[in-house]
Amino acid sequence: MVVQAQEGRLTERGRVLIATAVPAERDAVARGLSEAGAAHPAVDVVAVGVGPAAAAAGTATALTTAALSGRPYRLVVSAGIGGGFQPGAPIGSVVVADALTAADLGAETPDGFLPVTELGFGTVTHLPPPSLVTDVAAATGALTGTVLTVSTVTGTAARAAELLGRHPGAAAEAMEGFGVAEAAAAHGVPVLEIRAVSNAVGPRDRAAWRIRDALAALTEAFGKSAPVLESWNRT
Ligand SMILES: O=C(O)c1cccc(C(=O)CC[C@H]2O[C@@H](n3cnc4c(=O)[nH]cnc43)[C@H](O)[C@@H]2O)c1
Repeated sequence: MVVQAQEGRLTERGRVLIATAVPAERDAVARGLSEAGAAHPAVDVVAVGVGPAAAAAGTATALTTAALSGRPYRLVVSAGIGGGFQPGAPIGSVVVADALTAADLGAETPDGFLPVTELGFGTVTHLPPPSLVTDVAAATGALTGTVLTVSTVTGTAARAAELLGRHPGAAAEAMEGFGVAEAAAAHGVPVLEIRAVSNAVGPRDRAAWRIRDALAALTEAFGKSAPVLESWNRT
């Protein structure tokens, strides 16, 4: 569901769509862009809901609406807080995805998990433009790595270890990136994912989530990313 859209100014380069899960994340991103002042790109920040299905539906709706109105987006960014794999991505750090991977899309077998690609279907990974990843990470001081999309938040050390075993390049997990990327891919638009780490991936301890710190880190990251998002163009 699109909760609210906040629209910035338009430029000749086209517009950027930023999809968060919840309004608090949307507002944190919008604050960062607004603090960047005139440097911020033509941007809509929308809260599309929690999980990959809501993210795909909300993002696809926004992309279709924009295309039909003759003002298409040139870039889609999945953004919000996320869990960080330790010790690489500590709480408060920011991760820019160099790959957006669906970690639980597939089949469980007695011999382990099989991704849908090994069943002969679809895709499990979308790759953002490498130059954009590099430039946003440099501007923000963020880490880069795979961001996993999960439908179930990891809650045990064993599950965290299993995910890292299957995805050694994983830096963070969240619940929307792959859904946003599927919608972007259907529209032929490049995708990026930026996550501020609110908690460690591992044994569930909701009281230890540092949501306020992560939202502040998200705001700062988008303030620093604004000029890059504005100037980056697909070559
Ligand atoms: O309660 C609040 O004030 C609040 C403010 C902002 C965001 C939230 C959320 O609960 C957002 C849920 C969102 O966070 C992502 N997330 C965060 N940590 C993890 C994780 O360890 N594993 C998977 N996802 C995580 C996820 O994308 C959710 O959509 C609350």
